[in-house]
Amino acid sequence: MPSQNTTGFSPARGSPAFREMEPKDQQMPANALLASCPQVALRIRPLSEAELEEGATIIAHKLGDQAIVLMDPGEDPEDTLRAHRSRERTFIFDMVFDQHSSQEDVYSATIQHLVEGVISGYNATVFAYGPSGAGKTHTMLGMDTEPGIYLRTLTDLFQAIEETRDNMDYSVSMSYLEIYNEVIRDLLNPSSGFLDLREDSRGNIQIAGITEVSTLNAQEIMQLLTRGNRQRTQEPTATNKTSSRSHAVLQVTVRQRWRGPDLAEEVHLGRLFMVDLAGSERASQTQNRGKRMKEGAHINRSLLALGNCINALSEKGGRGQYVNFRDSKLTRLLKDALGGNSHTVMIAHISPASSSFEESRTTLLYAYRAKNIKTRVKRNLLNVSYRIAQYTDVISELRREIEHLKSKIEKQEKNKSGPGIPDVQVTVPPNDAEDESHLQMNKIRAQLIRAFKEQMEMRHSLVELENTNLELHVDLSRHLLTIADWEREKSDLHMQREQDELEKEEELAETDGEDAPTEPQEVAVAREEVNLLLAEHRKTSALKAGLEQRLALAKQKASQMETLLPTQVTSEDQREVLRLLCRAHELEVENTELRADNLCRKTLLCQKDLVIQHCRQHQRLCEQLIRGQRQLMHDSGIQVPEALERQYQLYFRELGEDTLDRLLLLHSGMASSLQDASVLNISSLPEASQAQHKDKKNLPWGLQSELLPLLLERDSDGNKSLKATASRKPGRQDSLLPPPPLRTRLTPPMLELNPPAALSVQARKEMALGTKSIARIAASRRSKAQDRDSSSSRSSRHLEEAALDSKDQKPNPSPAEKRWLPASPSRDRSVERKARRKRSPSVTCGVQLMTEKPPLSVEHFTESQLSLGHLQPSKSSGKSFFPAVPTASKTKPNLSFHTEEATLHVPEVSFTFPSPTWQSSAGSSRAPLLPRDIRGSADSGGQHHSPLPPSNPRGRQGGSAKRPQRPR
Ligand SMILES: Nc1ncnc2c1ncn2[C@@H]1O[C@H](COP(=O)(O)OP(=O)(O)OP(=O)(O)O)[C@@H](O)[C@H]1O
Repeated sequence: MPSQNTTGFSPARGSPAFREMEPKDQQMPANALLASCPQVALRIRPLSEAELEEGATIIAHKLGDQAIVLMDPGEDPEDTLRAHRSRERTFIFDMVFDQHSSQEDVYSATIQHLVEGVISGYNATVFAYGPSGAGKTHTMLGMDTEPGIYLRTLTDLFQAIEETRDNMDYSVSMSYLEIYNEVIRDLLNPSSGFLDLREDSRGNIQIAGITEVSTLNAQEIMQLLTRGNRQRTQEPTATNKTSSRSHAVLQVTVRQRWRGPDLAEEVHLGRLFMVDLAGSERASQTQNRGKRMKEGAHINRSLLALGNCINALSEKGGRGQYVNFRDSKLTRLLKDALGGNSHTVMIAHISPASSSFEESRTTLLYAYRAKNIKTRVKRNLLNVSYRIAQYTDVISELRREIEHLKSKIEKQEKNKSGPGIPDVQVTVPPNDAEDESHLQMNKIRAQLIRAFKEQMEMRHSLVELENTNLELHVDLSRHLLTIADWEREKSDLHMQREQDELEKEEELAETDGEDAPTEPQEVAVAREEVNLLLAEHRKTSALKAGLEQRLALAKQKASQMETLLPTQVTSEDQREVLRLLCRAHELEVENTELRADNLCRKTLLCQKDLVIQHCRQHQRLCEQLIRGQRQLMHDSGIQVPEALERQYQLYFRELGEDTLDRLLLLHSGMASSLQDASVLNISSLPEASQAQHKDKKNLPWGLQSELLPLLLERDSDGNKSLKATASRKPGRQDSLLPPPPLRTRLTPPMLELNPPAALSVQARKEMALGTKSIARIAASRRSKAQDRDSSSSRSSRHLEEAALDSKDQKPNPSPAEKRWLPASPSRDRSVERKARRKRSPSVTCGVQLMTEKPPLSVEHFTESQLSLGHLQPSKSSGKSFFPAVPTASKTKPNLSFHTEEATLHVPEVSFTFPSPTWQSSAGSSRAPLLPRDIRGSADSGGQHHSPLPPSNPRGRQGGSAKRPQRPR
């Protein structure tokens, strides 16, 4: 045990002072990694007056220091039938506090021990979680008479600093912000507007432009906090008179500089996050409307994202599982606290009232889950023995110079003392000229270093801005997809109504007056966010343009210096030094480029999935249009030209053969393997991203930026609408009836297109069995052939196999997968649209293709109050649908970040997609054709596979059959 020092303060574990006292064999490396689990505490507040008035009883009881029993208020002890279905449950946490626990009890048991860690360079995070009105703000901020965790922590922090001041230099700064409706506001300087959250090239999250106050006085900080808290968005709701409608984050940064007796110096940077989360809420309980409801949706959405991260991280310790921190600002900000380098304490809060049973249960499950997270905590050591390192460099440089001079002198001596020539005393030339050149050299070197440093800073900032822009694009794409989805749904509804009118003409008057479908809340939110994101994008682009100009100037200056240098430097040694300096700079630039590439690749992969989704959306629209037009032609008795009919056949044959689906499957498989590859630093990037990035004016979803105003134009209902996707009001005949048999000049049976029938479960199973054995045979043949083939052709075949395997091994579509099949009915669309918003773009493909459960929506979350069962990701989600998709062989790694132009060039990649070798369609009476082998088994089931959408957009059973025949 370390002995107590004279100040009485036991130095923080791991601090230099502590290590000095520690026996040598027990000393830890300065920045050793420590595995850590978050501590999860639970606090039960007293019953409130309102709860007492409504006659609520206490159902949450503390058992000992760590257990809590939550009783089911709906349980009837005399109902023996329901006895085994009781929802009563006991939970164990690290600490449990009830109504008798004081603020001091909570603080000393949960946070106090973190203070010394923060001082010595560790990160720590405390967050208060729980439903609205459960007591989070009370715990964090407290009252004047009973201060909460904020003040207690800061007081202890400053006291500890005061006690070790003799050996250390400290600087403490703090910032206080809120995340309200997914925008960040500086609570210490609210007039600064919305702030940007950025990730620097080292992956650190930063908030651009946040006010950082430096102080060493807890009272001063408390005053600032109280002032900041007045700026925090608080509104009365049905559950809490002073409900916080935002997440508040107090960040305290402690920089500790340790001055040793020699020249050694260590700088530690500890960060403490204290987060008062907004309360989760059920829309039904809060009875919120309008603005409050929108706030609630935002709060729930970010808490859902937090819950998803907790789930992903707690699955097998988060190893190997993709954790999507990007779904909300809150999770991005807490990235380190949750899954990285931080000691974390979560204090869950519940009300003991019987009326809050559901909320309490969900909160307990949520908190319980968080216990499984594993973090790896590391001390942030900024600078170890910086001065010593500096001097060591100088000394070794001098040594080298001495050696060099010695050998020179020896050489000269040898030359001069040749045979027959008497020894000559070597005289050292006068030093004046050397000194002057040395001074000159130092000056040049300093100038060059300054210029390089300046350039590097600008390059780093450019990378950050570029990354921010890409992230904005991804967000924008997601919101635009949500809007486009809704527009499509709206257009389907219009179409459906018109059909209904046809069917029941006598009821026309009734349906005529029907209102336009009301726009869902998330679409309105998406529209708002699109505007915000566009404004942000403009700001960032302007900043970037300015920075690029400055970088160009700096480069110009540096190149002028480069031309001047050879004339000023005379000695070979000096040249060598300068050459090394330039080389070091080059390497640094390369390093930045690689980091930028990596960041860019990750973001583009996310974006690419959205582009694919957009393509799918557009494809469906095209299908609907083609069907409608064919119906119209048929109804009007228009003869279809042969060439057009052939094209039509080809179009549906391609759909039948799933060519597009297969490409998209392959594409998403490539994306996920690329994502893995990025960890291994394999250079490759799909071509879609290249296409997007080539033209910077292009919006990420593949539309020209000029289209945006069009997209957001207001329609006749006064709503902003996506004209590009669904502006055309469908005509009467432009319905989604099955394509009628057309009168053409070709033989009628060949062209008759029947409505596509869905495969039965049995047929799908048979297909899967059949294709599995085909896949096995093919696999054994392939492995033989691969042995013979050269390595290059081997890799190209792999790619084709991946596509075939993925197709062949495709199981019966799960509910999530079904949405990817072109036949997805429109009734699924709203769920799809909502779900997409909650998923990370990059996970979307994986989740949709690989999981069995459809993802959650905000509404779902609101209703079920974060029920654990819903939040838990499917076990299969981590498994790749493409077991062996090769990437490197077929891709042209051409990742280049041309810093000369200070622009990010997206890599060029070329894929060779496998050409499907299905049987020709000739002679078939069905439009969508199956592969020969598959067709056999499908036919045996009496069903026909078709990827075409069902004839009825609402997916009504037998809708098309019921429809009256139109006059022809
Ligand atoms: N442990 C406690 N002891 C006494 N009063 C408490 C306690 N916890 C909460 N309260 C009281 O309950 C009310 C609601 O608490 P608080 O505002 O802290 O809830 P919250 O979880 O922050 O709610 P929201 O998420 O809506 O902001 C307050 O009046 C607070 O003083």
